[in-house]
This record gives sequence, C-alpha cells and structure tokens, in this order.
Amino acid sequence: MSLYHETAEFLTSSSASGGSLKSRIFGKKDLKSQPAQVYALAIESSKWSAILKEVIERTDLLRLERKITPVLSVLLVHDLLLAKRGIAIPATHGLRTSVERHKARLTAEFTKSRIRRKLSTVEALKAHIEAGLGNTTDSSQILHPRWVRINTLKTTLEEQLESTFAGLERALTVDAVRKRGSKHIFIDHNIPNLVAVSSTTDLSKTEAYKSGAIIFQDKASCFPAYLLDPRSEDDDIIDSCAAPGNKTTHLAAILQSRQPDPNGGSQKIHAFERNYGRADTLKRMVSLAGSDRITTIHAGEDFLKAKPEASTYKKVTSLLLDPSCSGSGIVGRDDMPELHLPVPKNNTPLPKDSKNKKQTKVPDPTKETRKRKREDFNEDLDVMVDDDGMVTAVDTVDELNARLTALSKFQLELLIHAFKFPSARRITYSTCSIHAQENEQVVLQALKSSIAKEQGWRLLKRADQIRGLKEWPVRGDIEAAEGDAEVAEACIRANKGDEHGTMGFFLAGFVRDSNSVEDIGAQFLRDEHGHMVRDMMGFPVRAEPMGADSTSSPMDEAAPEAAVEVEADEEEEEEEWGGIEDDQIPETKDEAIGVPMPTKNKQPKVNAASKHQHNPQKKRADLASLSQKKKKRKK
Ligand SMILES: C[S@@+](CC[C@H](N)C(=O)[O-])C[C@H]1O[C@@H](n2cnc3c(N)ncnc32)[C@H](O)[C@@H]1O
Repeated sequence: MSLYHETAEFLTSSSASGGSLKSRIFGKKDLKSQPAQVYALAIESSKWSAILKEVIERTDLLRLERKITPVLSVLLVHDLLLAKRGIAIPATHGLRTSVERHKARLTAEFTKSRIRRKLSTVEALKAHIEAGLGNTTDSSQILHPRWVRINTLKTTLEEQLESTFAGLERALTVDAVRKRGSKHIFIDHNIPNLVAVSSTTDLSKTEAYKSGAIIFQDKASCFPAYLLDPRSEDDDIIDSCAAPGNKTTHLAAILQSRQPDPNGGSQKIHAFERNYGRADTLKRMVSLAGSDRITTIHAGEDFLKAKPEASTYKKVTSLLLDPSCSGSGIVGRDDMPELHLPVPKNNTPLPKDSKNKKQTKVPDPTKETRKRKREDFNEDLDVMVDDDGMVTAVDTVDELNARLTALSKFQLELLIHAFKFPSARRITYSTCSIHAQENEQVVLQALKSSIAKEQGWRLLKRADQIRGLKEWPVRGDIEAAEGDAEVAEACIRANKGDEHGTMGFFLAGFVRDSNSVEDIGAQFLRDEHGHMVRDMMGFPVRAEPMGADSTSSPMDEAAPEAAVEVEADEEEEEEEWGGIEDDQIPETKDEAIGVPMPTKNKQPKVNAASKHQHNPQKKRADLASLSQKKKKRKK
C-alpha cells in the first residue's frame, strides 16, 4: 500500500519542496517502497493520466469509492489496467477491492477511450502514449514549451545544439515547439543561452540534464538575473530568496561569463534560503550547476534578519529579490510530469443499482479545512497554491485579498530591507504572480517609502534596461501603476497562455542614483552585452566623459579605438588560430542574443555530434592567451 500512498505524495507535493521529481524520490531517506518503483509508477501514470481521468470520471469511481483520492485513483487504475501484475497490494486490501469491483466498467471505458482516439489495438494506444500524444484527444492542442537554459558554467549553446539537441530542426518562432511530438528547437531572441523544445521531448534522461549542463527554467524566470546584469567589475550580489536556485545559478553563469580570467574574480553571490529543506535543494542545485565557487549559501537564514551594515555585505552592489508569492502565474510544475486528475461529480445522485449507498454523501470540499493537502483539491475548487507549495482555499474575493495583502506586506518589507544595503546600486524585484497587488502595487509603495527617497532609489526605466528586456513587449499594467505610463513601461510582465509561451511573471528593476554611491562601473565603456570593452592589455576602457576631448584607460594608454582594433584583429586571425568561439568575441546582434553564428555551413537543421568538446573555461583562457600573443606581435 505504501507504494501508492508514497507515489501520490510525490505527485501532489510542490516541486519547490525539493528539486526535480526524480531527485526528490531518490533523495528521500525514509521511503518504504523502492525508489525506482515509485518513480516508474509516477511517470507512467502521469503519461496515461488524461486517458485514466476519462475512464475514472466516466465510471464515476470517485463518487462511488470515497476513500480513493483523485491521485490514488489514477495510480491504482493505471496498475489495474496496464501493469503486468495488476495492483501491487494484497488482494484483500480495501483499496484494491474498491477498485477491482469496478474492473468490468473500467476496462470497458478504457476500450472506449482507445476507440475515441481511433486506435485499433492496445499496442497502438501504447505507441500513441509513448509518442507523447496521450494526454489529449486533440492533437492540435497548444502546449507550454519546455524552456531550457544552457548552463554556460558547464557547456556552451553550440555544444548542446550539436549533442543534446542534435537532430532537432531550428524553428524561427516558439510556436513550432508548442505542438505535441514537435522535433523543433527554438533559440530565444530575448535571453541569451535559452532554448525551447516541445514539452513532449523527454530531456530528463540526457547526460546534459543529469550533469547540470542544461537546466529547465521558464523563459520569464530567466528575466531577473539577466536584468540585474551583474558585471565583472561590480562587487557581491545577494539572492534574498534563493531555493531551489534557478536564478542563483543563472546569476553565477552570467557573472562567470563576464570574468576576463575564468578562475579569477572574487565576487560572491550570497544566496539566502530561510527554509532548511529548501536550502538543501539549493545546495544540490548550486553544486550540480558548478557554481559553488561563486556562491555562499546562507542556509536557514532569513534575509530580513541580515544586517545591511555588516562587513560581510559591505561589498554587496546588487540584490535579486524573488520572494514567495501567490504563484498565480505558474503554468505547471516545471520538473513534474503533466498529471491529469479526475474530478468527482459531486452533485449527481448515485446510480440506482449502486451497492455503496452509504457512501452517497460526498462532503462539500469547500467546507473542509482551509488548508488542505494538494491531493485533496479538486479542479472545481478555487484554491491558491503559492509558489512555496502552500495550498489555501479561497472561496471569496475577500479571502483572496486577505492572502494577497499578507503576501504583499512581506514582499514590500523585503524590498525596503534591500534598499538599506549601503553599497547597493541595482535591485530586481520579481514574482510569479499575476496579481497587481503583489506587483506594480508593491513597486509603487516601495518607491513612495522614505528609505527609497532618502537613498535615491528609482525605477530602472525601459530605455536603460538590457537589450533583450528593453525589447520585450509585455510591460506593466498601466491601471495597476495608477496611470503612470513610465512606471508601467519600466515594469516587465509575462502572461501565462499568450503567444510568447511563458509563465505569468512580473519584474521590476531599481537603481540608485549614482551620486549616492560611487558608480565605478559607469565610468567604463561597454558593448551591447554589457561586457566591458577592454584594451589590448585587458584593462577596461574609460567612457568618454561629456564634454571631454579624450579618453583613457586606467593605464592611460588605450583609447576605445584600440579595443576595436583588437576585435578586428581577432577576426582576421580566427582561421589561423582556430581556438576562439563566437561567444568570446560577440560582434553581431544575433550573437548577443545567444544565436550561434555558423560560419561555414548555415544549415537550419541541428545535427552532427560535435567532434570537439568545448570547454568554456578553456576557451576563456585561450582568449586571454591570444590577447597576450597579439600584444607581443604588435610590439
Ligand atoms: C519564489 S521562491 C524562490 C525561487 C528561486 N528564486 C528560484 O528562482 O529558484 C521563494 C523562496 O524564498 C524563501 N524565502 C521566503 N522568505 C524568505 C526570507 N525572508 N529569507 C530567506 N528566504 C526566504 C522561500 O522559502 C522560498 O524557497
């Protein structure tokens, strides 16, 4: 019996409570069942869940057998109809008998489901499921894309296109990957090193996924680290609410990509996670992604208790705030299989021939306790599952408002606390909520706070945002921004279910007037990636001050032209040396958004496994050595 209950528990608990489904199952120490058995049951039942939902609903099983929860019904009916040995509990066990007594009707409905799909045999139905076509009767249904971030701490986009994604055809729009069974890959235009494939493409068994070279992360969830735009000349960063760690590791990857020396840089990311269980997940994620060196994990520490004036944080120049929120923008748990749960027909009387007359009264689930376990909720209910996995029944607008008020109070407190860090110059605030109360309203209140005014914090305007996000078309809600068009423009939104294929998300950036702290970074020239332009010696090139007639590097010997000269030189020499990849010498718009520029063969199709395994760290070292070579040659 524990097999079914334990599997149900994993399928119904939040992924935020411990990483991917697989890692949560295999990482659980006190599991009574075999982890492999639990994992297989969870995955297989989920694959079949749309069909099982139909079968269970049509047989009215949940109303007839009240002991069985929706998720348990999917697992038990799966094994009854599809497992070689049937339900894996003793024949006399109550759960087994309550399903088996409906075997004839369940089998008949299962056959009807197959026929509705115009499949002549069970084998044909199995093949249909394996092709990822099972969870719908409508094969044209638009799916949420599977967004995959290429973790540049471990690999490159080019390397992944040639290995993990070899054989997928390059798509020009995200639409192409939203079809079941699509064999396309879309390279994102806004976020570098982000791709999308069909959610029916199983990447979880790939080496790249297992080794942390690719990370499943919704496009919108990649916005904050990219907007924060950490640079090598900046100092430390705080990620205030870090687990499971997607944004922490994204920050680390951006930071590392901007270090001139792959092993250099003393910058740190302070990753706070107040929940110990989630902090463990964060540790695993940070280690898998290869960002341990850069990240200091503050496990079990509340960011609100961190003292801004403490010497540990005196070098903190940027903060990423991604606090707990209502989670109303979440499309589906990213690492979870798609699970369709049957809904009991609450209000229909039992059939006259029912043998279970005592069980006819199904309690109104909305009258049950306010907080319930995930497996208890039913799709007819209004429940709010926040992104920490907490489920709250919200039957009325007042209840929803009360929950949102509590969340927004905490979110504002967090933002105000972040404003107090003495060296901070940049802050991002994000939620995966669609509610203005947690988004634009928090931003407006934060801007009105006395600390924001005293410390000179203002919104990062759209015009000043990094290119991919400046170009992102979905902006804040003008009404929610109290009619202030500039505030609405500065805010970034992503809508669940629109043509961009993202989750619902909100993001705003705050910057502090540079006269309030010394803005060293602003004194230097940058390219369109935000990378500092360096001279031949590797020193940053100073930006030309307004009205000044000359520029100088810290060594007073290289003007911006020198940097241009180096780039031109490197291009000439590329063929001869052959060791630099495009991503080290970004020159074109396409490269800036992570599109590899095939130099010889511009095939849209991604194929041919790489002969040459790229090592981004080696490439950076190679680049440094090339600069040295050039320098010597010039002398
Ligand atoms: C929305 S999740 C963060 C997701 C994460 N940024 C990511 O992208 O993977 C919010 C997390 O912040 C943690 N948290 C909430 N309040 C906190 C606080 N005051 N200090 C530290 N962690 C906090 C929660 O436990 C939860 O794990």
